[in-house]
Amino acid sequence: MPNTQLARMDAFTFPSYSIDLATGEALFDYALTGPDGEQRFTEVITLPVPEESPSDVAVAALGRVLELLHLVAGVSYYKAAAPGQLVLPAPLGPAAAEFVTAIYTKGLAEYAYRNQLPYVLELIPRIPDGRVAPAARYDNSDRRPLSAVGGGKDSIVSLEALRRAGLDPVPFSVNPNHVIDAVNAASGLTPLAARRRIDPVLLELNATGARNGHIPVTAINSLIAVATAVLHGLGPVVMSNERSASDPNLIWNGHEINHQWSKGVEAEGLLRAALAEHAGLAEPYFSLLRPLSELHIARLFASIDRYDDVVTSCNAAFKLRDASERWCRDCPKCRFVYLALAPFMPRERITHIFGGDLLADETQIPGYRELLGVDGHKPFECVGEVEESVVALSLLAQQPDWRDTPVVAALVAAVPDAAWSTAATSDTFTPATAPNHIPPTYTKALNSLT
Ligand SMILES: CC(=O)N[C@H]1[C@@H](OP(=O)(O)OP(=O)(O)OC[C@H]2O[C@@H](n3ccc(=O)[nH]c3=O)[C@H](O)[C@@H]2O)O[C@H](CO)[C@@H](O)[C@@H]1O[C@H](C)C(=O)N[C@@H](C)C(=O)N[C@@H](CCC(=O)O)C(=O)O
Ligand SMILES: Nc1ncnc2c1ncn2[C@@H]1O[C@H](COP(=O)(O)OP(=O)(O)OP(=O)(O)O)[C@@H](O)[C@H]1O
Repeated sequence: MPNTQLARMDAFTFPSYSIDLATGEALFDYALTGPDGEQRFTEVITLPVPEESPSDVAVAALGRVLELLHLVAGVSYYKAAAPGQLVLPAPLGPAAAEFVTAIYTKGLAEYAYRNQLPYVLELIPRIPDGRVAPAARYDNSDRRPLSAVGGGKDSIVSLEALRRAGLDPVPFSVNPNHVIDAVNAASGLTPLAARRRIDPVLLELNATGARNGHIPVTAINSLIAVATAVLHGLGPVVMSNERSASDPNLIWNGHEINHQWSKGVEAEGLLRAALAEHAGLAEPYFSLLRPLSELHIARLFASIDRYDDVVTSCNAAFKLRDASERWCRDCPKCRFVYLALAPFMPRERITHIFGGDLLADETQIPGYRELLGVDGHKPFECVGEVEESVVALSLLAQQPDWRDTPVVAALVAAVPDAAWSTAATSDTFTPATAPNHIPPTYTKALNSLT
């Protein structure tokens, strides 16, 4: 379909979804509609099939989780045109409606900012009138947790914390690639995996210039994880989203623009409330690392060495096409993770993990200046707060192994005096007391590591 027609699309709808419990394959249909006709899409998500048939209550709860997933996974296709009308297929309760609205507004905020589409930030879905039949309560909170594994340091820290606390986690990933497979192998635990296939038509439209941009992918992965946990009779989904994920990159038209919005605490609370209301789930989902800064998590990761040959946090390794083998060593996330880990490990060890020494490479200086708040705003990537970067730099400046490297020396000279005094009084290594959703049984897992 030519882009001129896509640009005239005025509504996005959700024609149907289905699941085949024998194969685990779920089909989610979407349509962009307008005066020139419609563009249909189908996303295919395949859940791992359990050995034992799920109970009737579990199947009913699964159906409700998939209804939410159908709505949330639509963002990938909505964004190809961003029509003004978002027409939901069925009535929703208030919590589910608030969650879905936030996914399409706050979750697409970076997309709206970069494409200069301010109306997306204020989208109000059209929801059919009617009452939603209340969901039966489903409480599996005392079962083994499903621990989402993304291949990076954060989920490794959670997996090890859960294991050490005797909570017997099941690693889980969506579309695990060779990095995630290797992390799971290093853990020695038996993982579960789901498959997700974006409709190839979307990629064709992208190639001819359709609107594109960041989407709240963690919300999609989270709901696939919750669906898998319900289908397999497992307990809560444990995420590894840190406290700085809740901080916006910038303010635009009075709205917070946060690249990591669906990793933040607001999204976590909205998802939990939607799952409780719409699917009856008692304790479905939380982030174990919510009180911790990225730097604190990096320090914890440094105390675990069984994953050094495989851990990979760089997003370029997770692209659907032309992925890098491991760390690309030239993106904000590689730069930030290197800076965050370096104070807590010998130079040889970190150079081995990354396949190179970023702090010896002067071409990295401009990228580090952004992370330190010297130039521009915090990059649209999964990186920590400016204050965390300054604290990491101040630690490196005190270490003989690091202080004379070209990048550390240049950055120490570039950071303004005021930043050093902020770093000196920083609470980076003090777990936040702000509210989180960690159940008491799991608090002890976190405490065992910290
Ligand atoms: C790996 C990556 O960062 N991808 C982003 C990139 O996509 P790119 O075109 O370079 O490659 P692919 O990932 O192979 O995607 C091809 C196109 O497919 C569409 N698409 C993909 C996944 C999806 O869930 N929905 C989609 O619509 C999209 O049109 C792609 O062009 O740039 C894209 C455009 O800005 C981003 O949408 C791609 O981001 C992926 C969805 C992704 O998985 N990104 C995570 C690594 C990521 O950004 N994680 C965040 C979590 C933030 C959150 O709130 O969830 C983070 O680490 O901070
Ligand atoms: N493919 C995936 N399948 C399931 N969960 C995922 C996947 N990718 C990321 N996640 C989860 O989403 C959350 C955010 O991902 P993120 O990439 O920030 O974390 P990470 O890979 O654990 O660590 P790092 O920040 O070092 O990359 C984490 O809880 C992670 O476990």
